[in-house]
Amino acid sequence: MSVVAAEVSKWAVKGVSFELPPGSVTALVGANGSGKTTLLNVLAGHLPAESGHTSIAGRVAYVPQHKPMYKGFKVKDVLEFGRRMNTVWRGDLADAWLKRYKVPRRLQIGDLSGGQRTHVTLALALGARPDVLLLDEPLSELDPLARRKVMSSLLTEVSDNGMTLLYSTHVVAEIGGVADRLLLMHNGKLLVDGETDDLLEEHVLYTGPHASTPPVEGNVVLAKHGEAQSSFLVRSGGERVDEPWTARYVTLEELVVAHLERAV
Ligand SMILES: Nc1ncnc2c1ncn2[C@@H]1O[C@H](COP(=O)(O)OP(=O)(O)OP(=O)(O)O)[C@@H](O)[C@H]1O
Repeated sequence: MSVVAAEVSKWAVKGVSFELPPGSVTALVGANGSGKTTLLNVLAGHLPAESGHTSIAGRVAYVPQHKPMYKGFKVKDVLEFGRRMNTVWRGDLADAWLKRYKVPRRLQIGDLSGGQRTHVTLALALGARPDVLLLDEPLSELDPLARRKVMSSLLTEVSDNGMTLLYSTHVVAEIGGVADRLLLMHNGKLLVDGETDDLLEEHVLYTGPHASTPPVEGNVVLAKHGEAQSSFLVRSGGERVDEPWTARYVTLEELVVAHLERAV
């Protein structure tokens, strides 16, 4: 069963097709210009697809990358706007989020820091009690420590309220322990779509003497050769290897970088 199903072609995005199960947390990753924002805009209904279809079960909230809000509005006006624009509105959830992050309700949006504006948009999105939450680089204006804390609070909200989360990010190192699914885009196409745990189990890095092929069967994601040594990142690997070959699992960051290196 899926809560989001999409097959999207729009501008640089060419036939990207995927499904998200309910309650999943998916990181959407890819280089600048790979099509993440376009895809999210189509899913959110902000852009019409050129071809394909999208289907989302339930209410959707979308926080775009540039967090558009009227600079002259006070924070409390934005919340009032949220109350009036949403048929389901949980002002208490929005208020609690702003209180937790000490965002003053009387200040105008134009007088807030980038991080505080992030919190206003997240409070607005959470107050709308969506079934599916789409976030485009939501934490890019927060410092690394704040990002960690905010992502942890977001995950609590998402799981407490049974939401499905799809968020784009450039910080691959911070996906581990957060996202249970990964969508990796390159040049408007999906390079990788899968559960992070499965992906981590399927990819094994073999290092050994200089060789033209790896010591195991499988799909070679990336091969690197030095003068005396070769290494192969193999998908569906995992078999034991004899010395002098060694095998190890890779991090999500290594996995993403390897797929991107192969694609360019
Ligand atoms: N109006 C448009 N018409 C045609 N192509 C467009 C239009 N707007 C954006 N694009 C192209 O779509 C491509 C994907 O851009 P998009 O913003 O979706 O990428 P992104 O992965 O979100 O990038 P970033 O990580 O930099 O935010 C880019 O090459 C961009 O030039």
